Amino acid sequence: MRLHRNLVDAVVDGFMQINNDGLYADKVIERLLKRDKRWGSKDRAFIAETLYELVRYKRLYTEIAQEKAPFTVQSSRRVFAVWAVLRGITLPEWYFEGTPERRIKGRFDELSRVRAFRESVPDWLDALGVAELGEETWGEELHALNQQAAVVLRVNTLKIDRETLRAQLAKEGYETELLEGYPDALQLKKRANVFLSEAFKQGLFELQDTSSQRVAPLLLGAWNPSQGSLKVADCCAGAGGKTLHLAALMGGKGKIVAMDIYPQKLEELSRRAKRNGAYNIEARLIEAKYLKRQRGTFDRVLIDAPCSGLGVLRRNPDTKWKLTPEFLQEIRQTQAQLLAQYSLLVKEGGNLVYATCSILPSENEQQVQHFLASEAGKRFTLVEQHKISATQGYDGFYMAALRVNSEQ
Ligand SMILES: C[S@@+](CC[C@H](N)C(=O)[O-])C[C@H]1O[C@@H](n2cnc3c(N)ncnc32)[C@H](O)[C@@H]1O
Repeated sequence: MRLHRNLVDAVVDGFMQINNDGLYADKVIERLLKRDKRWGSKDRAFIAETLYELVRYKRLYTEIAQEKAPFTVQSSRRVFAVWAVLRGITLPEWYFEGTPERRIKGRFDELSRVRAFRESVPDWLDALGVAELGEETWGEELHALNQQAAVVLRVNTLKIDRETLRAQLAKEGYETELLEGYPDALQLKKRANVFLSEAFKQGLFELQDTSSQRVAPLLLGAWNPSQGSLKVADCCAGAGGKTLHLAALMGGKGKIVAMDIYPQKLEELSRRAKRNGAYNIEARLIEAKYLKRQRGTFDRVLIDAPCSGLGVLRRNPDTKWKLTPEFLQEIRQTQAQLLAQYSLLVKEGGNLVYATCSILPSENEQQVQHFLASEAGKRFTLVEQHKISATQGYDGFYMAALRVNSEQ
């Protein structure tokens, strides 16, 4: 592979923005890719993938390079040089002066014996992972979470069926494959920016990982349209990934109240709903008065809770460096509060799903156990729960379905 100076400059620049200014990698990359219109898809892929690798393995690479934040152009180049040497890429002398290749490889062999360096995580997080999951599982999960994520689409069945979409995407140059057990999913055979496709602009699909695609079917359970329409609350709807899936599975019928505490997210949700042709969604900011009025009136309630995001490190590797023990503690408290508060919305005979994109038992099954033992949880029974490990190839996820006991 030959390195092009303007591409390496973009990576170095992005590395400094992410690490010195605390910006999110995806946002930095999105902006960087707009810098030069002449860049083709390979150039863009080089910038994006290299930057993600540098974020994923930040601890390992910076330790080998013996560099620390705040990074200068020179020190960022030295970190980049570590990445390149470990990939066997020849570095041009005029740009990287005197890179110590042998020392880099030697340090890599040494540091790779220690998991926190090899998989690049802060010590506190490594210790927490071991305490929660055990040495072996934590090591395997971390390794899996450092791989590149697959690009999975969810067919918007309100507008098109999977085979027709597959054919349309193929015509546009995007080859996809089916995934067993996921009736609405298509996986790209080769990474590509599918947001540029006509099919996306027409609202024929959304990007949604397979693990996340399991949540809406779990919430709807055995329900089918002949049983009448449903009233559903999506309490942590965000920009609506799961709301849109619910709308499609409900055939655009019934009603979904999509709530969040951030108006910007709900605005994005409404834009996406329009593109998807999903007209049974009411987006509303969380409001105590509304929650009180609607107590016990929903057939289904989804709590897709805010969490550590440790299950989606493939997509957001920055999380490793932004997460703190204090934030984790706070988010666990929030999760418990949301369960206590939003579970009140479920009516007699109704169902609740609690989900997170975390792999930590303290955010998942322990929260559910704690809830079931609480006053608000007394009327519920656990129906089923799924702990999806990242070693299965997709996002690490947790979801539990609870039902209101009918005898009460
Ligand atoms: C995991 S994300 C939701 C992702 C979304 N359901 C999807 O599928 O795209 C969690 C959401 O919870 C929201 N949130 C945080 N605190 C909340 C609260 N107290 N009540 C409701 N939503 C909250 C966040 O703004 C965030 O959008």
